[in-house]
Amino acid sequence: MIENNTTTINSKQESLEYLLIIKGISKVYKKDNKEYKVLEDINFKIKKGEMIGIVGESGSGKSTLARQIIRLEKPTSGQVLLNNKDITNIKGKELKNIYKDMQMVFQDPIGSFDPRLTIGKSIDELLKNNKVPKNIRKEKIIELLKLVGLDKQYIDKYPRELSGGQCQRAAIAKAISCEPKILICDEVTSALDVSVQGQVISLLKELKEKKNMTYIFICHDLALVELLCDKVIVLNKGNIVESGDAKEIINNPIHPYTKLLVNSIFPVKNKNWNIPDILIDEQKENNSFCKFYNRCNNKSKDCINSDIKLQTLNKNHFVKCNNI
Ligand SMILES: Nc1ncnc2c1ncn2[C@@H]1O[C@H](COP(=O)(O)OP(=O)(O)OP(=O)(O)O)[C@@H](O)[C@H]1O
Repeated sequence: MIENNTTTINSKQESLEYLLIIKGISKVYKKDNKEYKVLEDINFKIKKGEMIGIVGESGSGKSTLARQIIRLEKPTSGQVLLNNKDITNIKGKELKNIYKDMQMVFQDPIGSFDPRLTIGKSIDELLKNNKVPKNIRKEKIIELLKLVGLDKQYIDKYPRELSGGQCQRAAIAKAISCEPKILICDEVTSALDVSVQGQVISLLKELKEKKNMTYIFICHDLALVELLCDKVIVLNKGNIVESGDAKEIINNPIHPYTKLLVNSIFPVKNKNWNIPDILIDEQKENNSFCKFYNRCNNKSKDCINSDIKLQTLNKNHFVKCNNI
């Protein structure tokens, strides 16, 4: 569930309902004595079995957010709660343990594998680390490969011997081998050709249905997000500008930035498509509270001078804009 700008938990029962709670996450990178604020006060919660899409143009902070959630990096401020446990500052063995519950699949599937190991050996290592007994590991690897549509002969192949689509399937098999509760997919289909994209998407859908898997699905393709996701978060310059029910937001975007993203969906059949403004990540100075101010067609003085709160349109739709 995504809700208004807070992640207030009203009772113990309510906190147990959520698998993942992201509370006020911010991330600042420092370089050459300069600070780059990449994420600002990100809040959302996910229930078991939900699929949440994170959309936004290139550079909006999607992958950075994923890295904070899975603790590849430590947020500058805020908290990540997994199964009601604060994992923001954990280290070592305790951190390693969270990867039983949470795994990530990256855009470049080859990067998920050690090039010196076969696909089977790579998955075997992960199973071994997670204390799966030796006598059942091979059988489990065959079963996993079958689940992602790969024959058992792929056990002995090296990542470089696989096509992009086959390698992405193998990466998914590896990520789900220890039956994580949450799978973070970062642009998992963007490097694949359209027909293979379809196969990977069907696989993710099937896993959701069969295993009630919970997903964070980072994607540029809003049509795909509408098809797959229950909820969506729209990120602009590290800020959530709109969030809620995926179908409602994609069919009825309210924030000018979400409108721009939705209007950029290329229609295969509609020949009268108007080419939208180019989605450049403009570097102009922006002193207003709204990070979209420089590009907005609907701005007012308020956008510069007053803080902008996420407003509730209904229980499934939130927008951070003063002029709606
Ligand atoms: N380690 C880092 N140090 C400094 N800046 C970084 C670092 N990692 C990311 N950034 C900056 O953070 C911003 C967000 O990057 P991020 O990769 O999260 O965007 P994204 O929305 O995932 O983009 P894309 O869709 O192109 O993958 C970018 O401006 C990027 O240059």
